[in-house]
Amino acid sequence: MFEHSIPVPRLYRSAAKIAENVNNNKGSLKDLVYQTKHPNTKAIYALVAETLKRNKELEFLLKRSKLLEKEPRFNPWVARVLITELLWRKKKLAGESKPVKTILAYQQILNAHVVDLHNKSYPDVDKASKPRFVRINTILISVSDAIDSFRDEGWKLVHQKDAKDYDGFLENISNLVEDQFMVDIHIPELLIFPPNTEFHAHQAYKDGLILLQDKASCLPAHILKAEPGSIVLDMCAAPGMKTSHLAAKLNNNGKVYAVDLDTKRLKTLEDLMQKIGVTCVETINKDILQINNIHCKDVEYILVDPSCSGSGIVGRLDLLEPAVKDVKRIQKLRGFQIMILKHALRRFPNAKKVVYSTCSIYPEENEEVIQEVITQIKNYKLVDASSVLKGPWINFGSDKYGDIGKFCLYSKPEKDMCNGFFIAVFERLKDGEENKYLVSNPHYGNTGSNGQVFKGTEERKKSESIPDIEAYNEPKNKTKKQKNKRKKCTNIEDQQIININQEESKRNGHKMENVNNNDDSKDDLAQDNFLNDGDRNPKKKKKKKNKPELETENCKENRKLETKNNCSDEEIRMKKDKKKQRNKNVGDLNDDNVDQQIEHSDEICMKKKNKTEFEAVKYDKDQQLESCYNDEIYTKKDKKKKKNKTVDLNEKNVEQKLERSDEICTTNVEKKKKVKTRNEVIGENADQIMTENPKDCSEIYTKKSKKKKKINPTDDLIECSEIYTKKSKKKKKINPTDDLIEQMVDQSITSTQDDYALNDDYVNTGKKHNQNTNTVVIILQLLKMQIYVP
Ligand SMILES: C[S@@+](CC[C@H](N)C(=O)[O-])C[C@H]1O[C@@H](n2cnc3c(N)ncnc32)[C@H](O)[C@@H]1O
Repeated sequence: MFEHSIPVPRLYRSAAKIAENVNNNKGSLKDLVYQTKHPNTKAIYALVAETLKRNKELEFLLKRSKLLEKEPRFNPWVARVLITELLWRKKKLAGESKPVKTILAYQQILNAHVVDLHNKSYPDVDKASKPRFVRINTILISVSDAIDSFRDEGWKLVHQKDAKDYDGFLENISNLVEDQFMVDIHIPELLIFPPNTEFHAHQAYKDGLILLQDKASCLPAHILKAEPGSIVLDMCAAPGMKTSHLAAKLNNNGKVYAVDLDTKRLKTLEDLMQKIGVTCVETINKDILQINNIHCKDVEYILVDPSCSGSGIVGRLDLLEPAVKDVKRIQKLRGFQIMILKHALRRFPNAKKVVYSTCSIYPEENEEVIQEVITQIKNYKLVDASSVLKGPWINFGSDKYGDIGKFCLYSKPEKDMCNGFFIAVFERLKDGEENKYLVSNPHYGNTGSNGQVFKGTEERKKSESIPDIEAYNEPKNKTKKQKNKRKKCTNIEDQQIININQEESKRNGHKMENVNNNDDSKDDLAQDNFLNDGDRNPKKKKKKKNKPELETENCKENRKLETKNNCSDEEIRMKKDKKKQRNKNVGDLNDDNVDQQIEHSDEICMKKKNKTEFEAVKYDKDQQLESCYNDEIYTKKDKKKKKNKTVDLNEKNVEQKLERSDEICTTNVEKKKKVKTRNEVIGENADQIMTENPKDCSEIYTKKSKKKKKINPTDDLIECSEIYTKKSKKKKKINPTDDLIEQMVDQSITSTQDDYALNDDYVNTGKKHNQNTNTVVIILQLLKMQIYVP
C-alpha cells in the first residue's frame, strides 16, 4: 500500500481525474479543465489531451508491463498521466512521490515495449500506425513512371496478388516494412507506404509530382468518375485536395469550378493548383448557395464536400471527446449539409452525377442527410456508392436507414486503415426511371399517392431552368397587406428549413410539398442574387422602388426569428402552420402568385439566412476553440461588464472607455491611409471634446440620437472597448489550445496536406477575428461622426 507522505504534484492528480472523467463521459475536456480551477490550465489541458490521445498505446504498455497487476493500488489514470509525461512529453517527472518513483522504476520496461509499438505489434490503427498514403499527380507523371522512380530509390513494391481479397490486402498493408510500398486496390494512382514515412522533404513532393492525401479523401473524386473533357463543380473546394484530384481525373482537360466562401482557403487552393500544374480549375470565391448554372455553365458532375464535424479524422483533437458529441453543432451542420446538397441536385440541370462526402462518422451528417434529401428530390436516384470501386468494400451505412444505408459507403479507421469517411452517390433519372424514395411516391413509405415523379428531360428542364421570370410578375389584385403576410410566412418557412427533420417530412405528404416549394424558391432566390449583379429583366428593375422598405422589414422579421432560435421545433412548426393557414385563407399560398417584391425580399433574407447559417457553423466551431480556456477570463469579464453597466454614466469610466476606443481608432487611422486625414481631424476633435467633456457629449448625442436612433453612446463604446479588451487580452494571454491547434495547422498546411479539412475551423477562426476588429473600428468611427459632424 502506498503511503502518500509526499503527495503527487497537483498537475498530475488533476490531469488524472480529468482524463478519467472524460473517458467516462462525465464531461468535455474543456469544461472539466475549466472546472478544476487549476492555475496552469494550459499545461493541464495539454497533458490530459496527450494522455487521452495515447489511450490505446497506454493500454498496450500497461498490459505488457503488467504494471497495474503488480501495483494493484496504483490509480490507473495517475499511471497513464505519469507514463505520458515521461515517455512522450517532458521525458521526466516532478517530485518524489511514491507513484512518481514507481513509474520511474518501470521506465526501462516501458521503453522496451514502446519499441514494440513502433514495430507494429500494436494492432489498432491510430495516427501513429495509419499508413502513409501518397497520391501520384497524374497530371505531371504517370503511375508507372512514379512507381519506377520509387523503385530506383530503393523502395520495394509489394504486389497484392488477389485484388478481391480485402483482408489479405489490409494484412499486407500492416506488414509493410521500412522500404516497402504497395499500390492501392481501389484507387490505382494511390501508393501506400509504412506509417510515418516522411515525404515532405522528398523532391517529388516539392515538385508536385506526389500529394500526401489520405485514401478516404481520394474516394470522392474517384467515385465521381468524371470523364476527361467534362465540366465538374466542386462545391466546397478549399483547400483543394479533392479539386486537384478531380483535375487529375480530367487529365487537366475540361473544367473544374472550385467554389469556396473562404478567401484565404481559396488562395491556398490556387497556390496548390499552380504548384501541381493544374490548369483546368476556375475558382469562385462565393457562397455556393448563390451559385447556379449561370455562373457555372453546363456542369455535369458535382462534388459536395461540405463543412462537417470532422469526426472521422484519425488523431483529430475532437476524437479525444468521442462520447461528448456536440449535438447542437451537429444539427446545425446537418441543416447546412441538407441545404447545400439540395442545391446541388436542383440547380444544375445538366448535372448527371452528384457525390456527397463528409469526413464524419456521425449518421446525422451522413445517412440522415441523404434520407432527408432523397425523399424530397424528384429527379435523382441514389445509387450504390461502391459500384465504381474495382476492389471489394466492406463498410456501408447503417441498416437503420434501409436501402439508403446500404447504398452509402463508409470508410472506418479501425477497418480500412484510413480516415473515417462517408460517401453517397446520386445519379439523374433517365426517362422512365423514378426515385423510389420520394416520400409522396406510393412505392416508398405510407405518405400518400399523389406524388409526382419527374421522368423526362422536358420536365427536368422546366423544373430547373432559371430564372422563371413569370414567377416575378406581380398579380394586380394583391394588396400590400397580403404581400406582407406572404412575405413573413416565407421567412418563417425559410427559418425552418434548417430544422426540417425526417419525422416532420413524413408526417404529411402535403406539408412536405410545401416545404419543398419553399426550399425551391429559396434556391431560386439564390439564383436571383446573381441576376441582380448582372442583367436582370428590366421589368423587374422597375419595381425596385418599393424594395428598401420591404427588405428592411423583412430582414428585421428574419432577425427576430433568428434570435428566437431557441424555440423548440414544435413551436416553430406551430407558428408556421398558423401563418400558412392564414395565408391560405387569402389565397396566398399559390406559388404562381408570388410577386416580385416578395420574391426579392425573400431573396435578401435568404442571403442573410445563408450567411447566418454559414456563420452559425463557423461561430460554433470558433466558440469551441476559443472558449476552451478563456471561459474563466470571460466570466471575470462578464462580472466586470455588469459592474460597468451599473456605473455607465460615471464620468471617469466613460473617460477611460473613450480613451481605449481612441486607441482603436488611432490604430485604424494608421492602417487606412486614405481616410487618415479626415479621421484624424474628426477623431482628434472628438477625443478632445469627449475627454474634456464626456458628460456634455453624451447629452448632445442623446438629444441627436433621439431624432435618429435611440442608442446610448456609452453603451456602444463600452461594448466596443469590451470587445477590444477581450481581443487584446486574448492576444496577450495565450490560449492553451493554441499550441495544439497551431501544431495541427502547421502540420496540415505546410506538410500533411491530407489533413487540411481538419483545420477548417482553425483557419476560419483567424478570419473571424479580423472581421470583428474591423467591425469595432467602423462602429467607433461612425459613432464619432454621428456625434461630432454637424
Ligand atoms: C470540408 S472543407 C472542404 C475540403 C475540400 N473539399 C478539400 O478536399 O480540400 C469545407 C469547405 O467548405 C467551405 N464552405 C463552407 N460553407 C460554404 C458556403 N456556404 N459556400 C462555399 N463554401 C463553403 C469552407 O470554407 C471549407 O473550405
